[in-house]
Formats: sequence, C-alpha cells, structure tokens
Amino acid sequence: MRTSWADSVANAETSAPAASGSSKTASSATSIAGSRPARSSYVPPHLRSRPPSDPPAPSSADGPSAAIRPSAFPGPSGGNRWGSGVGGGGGGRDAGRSSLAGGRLGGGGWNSRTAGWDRGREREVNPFTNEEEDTEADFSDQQNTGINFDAYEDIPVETSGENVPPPANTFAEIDLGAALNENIRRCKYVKPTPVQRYAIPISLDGRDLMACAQTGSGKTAAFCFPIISGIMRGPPVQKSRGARTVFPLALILSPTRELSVQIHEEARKFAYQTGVRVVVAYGGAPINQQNPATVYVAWDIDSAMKWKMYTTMVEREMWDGFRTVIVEGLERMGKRLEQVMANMQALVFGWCFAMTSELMGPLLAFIGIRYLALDEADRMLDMGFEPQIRRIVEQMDMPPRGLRQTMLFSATFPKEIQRLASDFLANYIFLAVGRVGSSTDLIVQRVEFVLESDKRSHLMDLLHAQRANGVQGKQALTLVFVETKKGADSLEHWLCMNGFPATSIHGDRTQQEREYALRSFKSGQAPILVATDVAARGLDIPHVAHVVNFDLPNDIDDYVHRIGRTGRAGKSGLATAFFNENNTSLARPLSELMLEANQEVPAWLSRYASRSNFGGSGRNRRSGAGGGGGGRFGGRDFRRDSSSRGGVGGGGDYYGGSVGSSGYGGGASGGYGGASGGYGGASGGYGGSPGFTSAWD
Ligand SMILES: Nc1ncnc2c1ncn2[C@@H]1O[C@H](COP(=O)(O)OP(=O)(O)OP(=O)(O)O)[C@@H](O)[C@H]1O
Repeated sequence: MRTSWADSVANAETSAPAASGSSKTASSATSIAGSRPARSSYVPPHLRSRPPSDPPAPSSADGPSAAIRPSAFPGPSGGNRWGSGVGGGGGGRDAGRSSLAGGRLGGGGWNSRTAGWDRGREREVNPFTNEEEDTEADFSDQQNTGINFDAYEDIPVETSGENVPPPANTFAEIDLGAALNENIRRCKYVKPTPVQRYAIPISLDGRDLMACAQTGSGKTAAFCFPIISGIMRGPPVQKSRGARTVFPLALILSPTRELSVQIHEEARKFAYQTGVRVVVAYGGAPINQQNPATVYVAWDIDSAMKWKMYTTMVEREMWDGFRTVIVEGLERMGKRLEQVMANMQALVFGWCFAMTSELMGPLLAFIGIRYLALDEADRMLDMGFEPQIRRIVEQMDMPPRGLRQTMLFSATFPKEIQRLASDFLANYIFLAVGRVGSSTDLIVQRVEFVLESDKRSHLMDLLHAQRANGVQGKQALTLVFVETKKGADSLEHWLCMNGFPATSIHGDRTQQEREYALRSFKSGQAPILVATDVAARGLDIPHVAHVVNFDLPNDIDDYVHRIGRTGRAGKSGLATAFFNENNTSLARPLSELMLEANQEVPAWLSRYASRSNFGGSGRNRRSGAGGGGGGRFGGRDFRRDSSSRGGVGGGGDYYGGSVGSSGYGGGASGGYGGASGGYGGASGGYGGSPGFTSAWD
C-alpha cells in the first residue's frame, strides 16, 4: 500500500545519506558553483620560450599556469594513432591494445604519472578536495555510502553482437591500472554497477558499444574508465616541440553545458594523477568569467574583438595541452535561431575552427582521436543535433569508425536513433541494462489529474505538505519541470512570491545565471528548481527527493530522463506528474512505463490509455511516426528486429511484450490524494503560452 506522496518524499530523503552528497556530485556542484581559480596571466607566443621571471602560483583549479607548458604534442605526422595506423605503422586500435596488454606507461610527458602536466611549479590540484570538502578523508567518508546495490541484483541484462566479453563482478577483476584504481577507491566505489560490469570489459577489449542503462546507474564512469585507462596504457604520444596544434585522444560529447561540466568534474577525479588531462569546452559563458583552466567554444561570440580574445584563450590552453576534451557547444538552437542563423550551425565547430585557423593556424585536430563517447547519445542524434554530430565525426579529420573506438550511452535508445547511431559504430556490441530503457523502480511515480488552471494551487499544496512533513530544506530538493522558458520564469516568480524559495534554469538564461541557479539549488538555498528540459538529462544532483512534472513532456523518453533526476545510485525518489487533457498522447506510454516499473496506474489513466489510438502527435516519436506504434523503449538491439531493417515505419513493438491497450487492471490508485481534477482554488493560469516553444531555444 502506498503512503501519501509527502511520506514518500520523507522516505526518499530518509534513504539518502545524511552527508552532503557524493564526491562526484558535491564536486560538480562546486564546479558549477564556480569556485573559479584566479586567472593565470597570458604569455604571448614570442615570450613563451623564456623562463617566466615570476611564475604564477599554481591555479586553484585543474589547470597548469599559462607560463609553463608541456613540451610535447603529437604532430599530425607523429604519434597519432590514425595516421600511423593507416600508414601501416603499428597504429590503430590494435596497436593501442597491444600496448595496453603490455601495460606500458609512456615515458615522460603525459604518459608518466609523475610527469604529465604536473611539472615545475605546477601541480595537479586534487579534485577530491575543494571548498565544499575540506579534506579528502572527510569527503571520502561522505561519498556513496548507502548505495543500495541490492536494488540492482536482479536487474535484467541483455547483450548482443559478436564475441561479447564476459562481465566483471569487481573492479579488482578489471585491469584498469593502479592510478585509476586508487581514484575509484577515493570515490568510494566499492563495486561496479551493472552497466559498469558489462561496459568496461567490452570497452577495454577495444569494442564499439551502444549501451542503454537506467538513469543514475553510473554510465559516466562506464565510459570514462576505459578511456582513461586506455590512454594511460596506450602508445606514448609523440613529442612535437613547438607544434601549435593539439591532438586530443578522446572526445566526449554531451548535449548541455551543465552536463559537460559535470562529466568534466567526474572525469577529473577519475584521471587524477594518471597523467591524463581532461578539459571541457562549451559555449555561452562571458569571456571574462571563464575559467582559465578551461577551453570554451563560444559560438555565440559575435565580434571580432571577442573572437580574438577567444582564440587567445584557446591558444593558451592548447599550449598547455590536453588529452581529452569534452565538447558540448552543441546545445540545440531553437527554430527561430535556426532560421535566422542557418549558417551559424556550422559555426559550432566548422566555422569556429575555421576562424581560429585563419587567425592562429590550426589549433585543434581530431586526427588523433582514439576514443569517441556520446553521452545521452539518443539526444545527440535526435532532431537538430545530428548534422552537427556528423560534421564533427564524419567531416572533420577524425579517424573513421573501426579505427577509433566509439561508445554511445543513454538511458533511452529508440530504434530509429539506434539505426542512425549504427553509422558511427563498427561491429558493435549492444548492451541493455535494466528493463529496457525504462525508469527505475526506485522512483515512486505518481500521476495526478490536474487541470491547467489548477496546477499552481496543486503544486502549492504539495509543497506545503512537504514542508509540513519536515522534508523541505537543504536535504530535500524539489525539481519542477515545465514546458516553456516563459513558464519557468513565471512559476519561479510565483513560488517566490508565495514564500517558497525557488530558482529556475532554462535556455534563455545566461550561462552565469544557469550556473548560479544550479548552485543555489544544490546548496539548498533555493530548494525548488523550476526547469525546462535543459535540466532533464544527465544532471546528478544529490538529494533531489521529488521531481514534479508540472507540465508533462510530449515524449515519454523525456519523462524517463526527467524523473531520473531522483532515485539515483540506488537511492529512492518520488516523481509526481500533473496530467490533463493536453497530455492524452502520453497516456499509453506513461501507463506502460509505470507498469513496467511496478507502479500503481490510476484507473482513469488506464482509461485514457485504452482510448488513445497511439497515433499521437507532436514530438512523441514513439507514439507518432513510424506506424505500428511499437518500439517505444529503445532497450533492445534494433539489429535483432528484422522488421526494423525494412525502413521507416515498419515494425511493431520490437522490444517485445506489447502491452494490450485495454486498461491494465485499473486498480485503486485513487488513494494518494487528489488524483481527480478540480483541485480547489484556481490560482490563475500558469503564465506560459500553451503554444510550443522549445526549451532548447
Ligand atoms: N560503482 C559505483 N559505486 C557507487 N556509486 C557509483 C558508482 N558508479 C557511479 N556511482 C554514482 O552514481 C551516481 C550516478 O552516476 P551517473 O551520473 O554516471 O549516472 P548515469 O547513468 O549517467 O545517469 P543519467 O542517465 O541520469 O545520465 C553518481 O553520483 C556516481 O558517483
């Protein structure tokens, strides 16, 4: 028997550790919070060969000072794997693997644990220590305690593809290298999560991978560990003194700036003292706010002057060198912007780097890429993003599939996206962990029928009850998703006016505002965050006890990612959705999802579901285009579905077990309060226009 939603919040919060969060999340909070280091001074190229007269103090962040730079970068004709591989000289993945088997650490330069970029007066700042975490020991004590791995014990796992390497049960079984193992220990990761158990051995074996695993199940580490380990043990990077171009060995792409920052913070911890340096690049931050240890790809720069500053910064970073670059820079531009700036799409990379090439000479080349990872891969290949991804992966100088190793990860993988994604992969293994792209049953899902005009008062009731239950505050954060940016602003304002400290995040906010909002939320200063879908994917924020879908998304996958901001890493959480006549196209996929996750489906929702013809409209691609209605959760290898090969529109429910459209038992479901409409006091419509405006504008 379910308890009330407020009890569920309380329970969710109780199950979270009392400490202030995991290392990853705490640290990423700090990063986003902008514990910016003092900016090191720029050294013009003509002075760079001279020893600095007064070297700057080590940066407080992860970057070496600009005055001291590594002497070595691989040149295009030098040590990049592709060049030598194609040329027949021991490069390519196989070379990397044989090196790996030999356990070779590069001598000097980046491959040396003690050399790397930790040289001279520079030091690699310990990412396990920051202003929120006084000591590593304190930090370690706090992290990842209370992870309920039992929740993962009976999780179904499916792999397909040729010669799938066996999974590993422990980190000890996986030969990741001493330095990385030490960082895993620092992170308090006692044993691998299911996706890690399978994905890491597959990747270490050099195989391409498409992995689908539930939200909050540790996918970031699943792709970071093999990349870092592979770079540590791969062929040493050839030195090319004086070269101005950098040749990252790995490229990780993610759909939002905040997620890129988070992955960067995570990867920095994993790479600590391994000699592998991780750099993040994304757009949108004002130049004078930028972290000097970071490369920003600022596509929104609109003046030559700024371009110059940008290239200067990039150049400095290039001199400092890096191995892995996490590039976001791809946040989808809205339709309006797309029309106005049709050519600017190319600017994300093509034009941007063409500009820098003109001004500074070639600075960044992908010819040396050994590892390509796409986090939230289905989003990255979804409407809007695909051309940019293809440009980067296929039209720049990146080694083709088969010569690089490619890893695609998400919690959802619709088959049409799988089909697109397979263009980037060679002889890949498909891995599905959990009930096929579904939500985790660690999340208690509630759906309540709430008229548009009643949504605010209903939300207020939820928040009041939450407060009364003593679960509001620093340790219990509530994330409220709305459809539009205008709606987010309006709801935030209304909440604040009504005594609920709220903040908001959406695509019209400056990067500074976005970072500030996240920081306030994570710290509990504003325990309610009103967000559009910019916050739906990937963000790992501790103590999010309640996700409210004030406006339901049109796409069930978006719902899966949104509610996945709670119930992470074995902890429980609560998700409440406000459903009304505007959401009928979601009724069936939502019912199915809830059933899969052992949730109570209200009888009225079942009735909506059975009435729905699954023809859907809008963006719910699983219920719309494609015909046949199936294939909603992309948790199964599309290659196994013969009907899916026949082109668009074919196929039914390729993931099997099509749920009948009749009501699923109905069941009580009414018990958790206020499931019916007309929830009292209309408080005036929520500000946003009902018209669709992309959150990604
Ligand atoms: N082996 C492990 N042991 C304990 N905690 C872990 C382990 N691996 C990852 N975690 C923690 O689990 C949390 C979720 O991890 P992560 O953000 O990588 O999930 P995800 O699968 O990428 O989620 P999403 O689909 O929402 O992007 C993080 O706080 C991370 O530190």
